Amino acid sequence: MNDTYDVIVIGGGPAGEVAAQFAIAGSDRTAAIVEADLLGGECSYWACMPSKALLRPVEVAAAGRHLDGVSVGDLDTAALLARRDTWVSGYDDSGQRSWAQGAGIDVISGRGALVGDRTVRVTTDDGERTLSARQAVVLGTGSTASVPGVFADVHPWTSRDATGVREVPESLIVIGGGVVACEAATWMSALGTAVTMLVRGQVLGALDDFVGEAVIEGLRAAGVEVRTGVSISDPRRDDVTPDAGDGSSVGVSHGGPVTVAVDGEDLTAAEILVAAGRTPATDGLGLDSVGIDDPSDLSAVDPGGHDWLYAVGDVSFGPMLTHWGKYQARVVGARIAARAEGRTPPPVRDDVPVPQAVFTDPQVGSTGLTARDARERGRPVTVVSQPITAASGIGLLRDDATGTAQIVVDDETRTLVGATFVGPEVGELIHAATIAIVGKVTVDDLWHAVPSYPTGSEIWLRLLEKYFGY
Ligand SMILES: Cc1cc2nc3c(=O)[nH]c(=O)nc-3n(C[C@H](O)[C@H](O)[C@H](O)COP(=O)(O)OP(=O)(O)OC[C@H]3O[C@@H](n4cnc5c(N)ncnc54)[C@H](O)[C@@H]3O)c2cc1C
Ligand SMILES: NC(=O)c1ccc[n+]([C@@H]2O[C@H](COP(=O)([O-])OP(=O)(O)OC[C@H]3O[C@@H](n4cnc5c(N)ncnc54)[C@H](O)[C@@H]3O)[C@@H](O)[C@H]2O)c1
Repeated sequence: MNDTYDVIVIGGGPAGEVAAQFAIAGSDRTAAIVEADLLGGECSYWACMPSKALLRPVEVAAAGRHLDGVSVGDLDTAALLARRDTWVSGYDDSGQRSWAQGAGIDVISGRGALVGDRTVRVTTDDGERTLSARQAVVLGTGSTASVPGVFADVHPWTSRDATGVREVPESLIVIGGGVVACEAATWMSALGTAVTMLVRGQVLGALDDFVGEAVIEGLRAAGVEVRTGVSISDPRRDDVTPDAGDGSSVGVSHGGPVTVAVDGEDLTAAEILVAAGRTPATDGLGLDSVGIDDPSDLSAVDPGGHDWLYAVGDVSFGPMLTHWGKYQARVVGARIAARAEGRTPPPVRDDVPVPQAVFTDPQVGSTGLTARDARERGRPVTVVSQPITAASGIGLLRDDATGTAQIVVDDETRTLVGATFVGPEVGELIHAATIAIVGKVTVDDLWHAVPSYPTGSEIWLRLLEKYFGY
């Protein structure tokens, strides 16, 4: 059994997998991924894949219900859950393990922890192994759902239960107004659950202000009760089913009805989902063994000043998005390869915009700075908005299409620094903005990027016309 590798990755989610792949690609270097659960991580089995597999039919049915000439029947719950099961490969990671084998990466099942410089201890069902890394150790352990202490005793659903739903509750209280809360409310409501969202602040408050309002309107139109700015306290549940610890309680009822006090008045539902953010998974990682006392140091390019240690994905205290973790992993892979080959590592860019698509109805796409962020940074900017249906291609997508498109243009450089779109299928539109930001394309040049008629991309023309005062 091999105990020395060039590169050892702890955590085989999307970020860890890509880091291993890019660190050894085209070389004779060796790599191992240490994975405690399923190779492919949260994203493949309990987050992105199952949620989007559930949301797409919901979105298509909603569009169909709002297109004259189409008649859409009820959603088939069993078929929808079966589609989800297909997209998570029946919670079987053999496909991912074959991919790793094909890429020349060993997968070691077990829990990994640093025990010293370039040294990883793996706890497996058969005991412990100690591995040594010649070049690098990459941490890619992801994150876990944060359950504020006040909710712990009611054994609430977390995102794993919502994406892995097997018993559809009659009613559901959702705590939180972030992306998980909004997306889960969308599919649970479509499955027939009476959903009440309890949001202590704003819905999707990290995005531009008009986003939350539009998403609330869409959720309410779908039958979700959304209550913002509420105070939530005193969660109670008489009959709590303890977690079996073997995954069998995922997506099924966690006990009897749950009651919470909302602004002092009791609200009861069959189940409660806590979607209150996520915490980087640093517990038990042995960071202290390499002199890192503060886990948030994992956000550094060389954590703890070590030129052999890297962190990618959710554990690196940055944006918790799969595509961002995979981007970090490509950057880290290139640094490891350069150092291993005696080359100067390529510089790490700190001006790369973070895009995000939220798969609610309406969808949200955002990239770069919000208008608020830009102003808070003291950037002189011009903010231009248009109704999303100003592009006839978007109006054609469904009869009830609504939404807003907004760009943020830096007045000094005349380049785009941010864009936010709300409306049907806008998730596909946002990459054009990301390209313009990364390429530092001026609005004067963008004017010559002619969008096809009648596509949603014409929204760019409408925004630029307004910017130039036509
Ligand atoms: C419901 C939901 C929906 C989401 N939808 C989207 C989306 O549509 N698009 C998007 O971009 N992002 C989405 N996200 C965010 C996305 O899931 C995460 O950003 C992504 O999974 C992070 O990837 P990662 O590789 O860093 O970690 P993870 O995917 O969390 O994988 C980490 C892996 O490390 C393993 N591990 C942990 N500790 C150890 C250890 N000590 N030893 C060995 N193995 C260990 C875990 O078992 C896991 O397999 C969603 C999140 C949620 C909760
Ligand atoms: N489509 C996507 O890209 C997608 C989908 C799902 C999740 N994600 C990512 O997963 C991560 C986690 O999502 P999330 O929605 O859990 O987190 P979030 O940080 O986006 O939202 C957390 C919400 O919980 C609320 N909250 C926090 N503590 C609370 C408390 N004690 N009581 C009541 N409310 C509380 C916050 O006010 C906020 O509304 C995010 O980074 C998100 O980007 C992405």
